[in-house]
Amino acid sequence: MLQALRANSLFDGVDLQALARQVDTPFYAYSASAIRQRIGALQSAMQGLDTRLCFAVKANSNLAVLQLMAQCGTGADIVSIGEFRRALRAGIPADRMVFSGVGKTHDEIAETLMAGVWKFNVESYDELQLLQRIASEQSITAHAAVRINPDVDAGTHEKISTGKSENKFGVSIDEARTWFAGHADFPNVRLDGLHAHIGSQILSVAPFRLALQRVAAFWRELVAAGHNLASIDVGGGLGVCYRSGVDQPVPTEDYAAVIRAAFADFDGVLVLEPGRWLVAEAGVLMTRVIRVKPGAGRQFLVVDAAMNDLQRPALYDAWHEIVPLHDEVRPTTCYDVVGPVCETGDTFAVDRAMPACVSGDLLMIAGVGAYGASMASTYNSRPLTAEVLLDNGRYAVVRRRQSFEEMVAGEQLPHAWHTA
Ligand SMILES: Cc1ncc(COP(=O)(O)O)c(C=O)c1O
Ligand SMILES: N[C@@H](CCCC[NH3+])C(=O)O
Repeated sequence: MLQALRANSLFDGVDLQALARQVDTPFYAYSASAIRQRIGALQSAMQGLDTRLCFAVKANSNLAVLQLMAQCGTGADIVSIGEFRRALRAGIPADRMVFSGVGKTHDEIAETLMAGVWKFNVESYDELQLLQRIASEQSITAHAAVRINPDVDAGTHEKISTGKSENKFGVSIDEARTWFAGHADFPNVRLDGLHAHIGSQILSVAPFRLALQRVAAFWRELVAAGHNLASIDVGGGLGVCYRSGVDQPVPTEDYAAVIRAAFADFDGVLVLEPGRWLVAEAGVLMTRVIRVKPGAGRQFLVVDAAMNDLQRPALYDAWHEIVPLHDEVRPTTCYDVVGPVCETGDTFAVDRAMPACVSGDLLMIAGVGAYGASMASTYNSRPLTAEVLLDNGRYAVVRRRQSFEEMVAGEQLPHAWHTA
């Protein structure tokens, strides 16, 4: 897709240069066709297995993207009441949602349980007890999967690794075993699933294999002990290619083969929670050069997007391709591409070779459909950016840029003082 973009600026049939004359930069643009294509590819890799895709809403929580997921029959993996309400509003039924996360609160569990969320991926004994109490108060049965921490190194950035024993996520197989043995203490919770998610942007099949082998061995042990599992959730984590020639994603067929090898004879539902893989490469961030600023032994390309719009480079030193969309040929120059935010970490790229740029030029930052807009903030009082959905030659603004009044809504001067 990047090749086509370089050649003619077309992304899902929409001319990005023309679009940037209609919509002020910075803005995100997502290709609906690319997202549909990814969903289809994953579904076909999993063919023959009873699979349910639950899109990890945290990757991209724009309502229009979630509606697209709903239209493609995808459920949702949620981690907060906000994500639950978004997914529901976008048309994803509660009974197609799994609720993960170590910090589910009483109110979050009560609302989602009442609404009929399909499965709670329970991450601690305290949470299991709370779920039992709330389900009993509501006189219903909650369905729960134990999130296993398989103690596997996913080989990814340490800040997005979740499956090592020292990480906060899930519980050990030893602890899970005691939960199943004591299931009678939880009459309102049907403990009928296992869940594991070992991290994100995983580029090798080996950690998936190891983690799923551990989960599968535990599942067989549970079956032998007389427990019946309705679902096994293998999490998300499939990595994507951010840097061509460097990142080599796991082919979906290889990923599916690992799942198949572990669970071919499982007679329940296999849940997948892909986030990044479905949307990352379907999104670009459009930004314009504000000015070129000479520095000590370097040239800064100051653009109108910043770390508040796209945090990944600042948080994880993430590499994103940056493509100037000029029509003419220009000499290659090296730039530090930076935003206007007052932090040195507000840097999208260091010493990056690209065609020479001048003020006003349009740049595209690629691979930002996942964990881009969903992680944005208003730091430096910069409004949340616009988001645009593209679909086969047409576009729709699916989030307008936040106005100043919207940014400060909710803040108030202290007209009345109270004592607590
Ligand atoms: C529980 C859970 N499921 C799924 C995902 C989605 O991960 P990814 O975007 O890497 O597919 C995450 C985020 O890492 C997660 O925490
Ligand atoms: N925010 C991370 C991914 C975190 C995954 C959530 N468990 C990223 O941008 O790569």
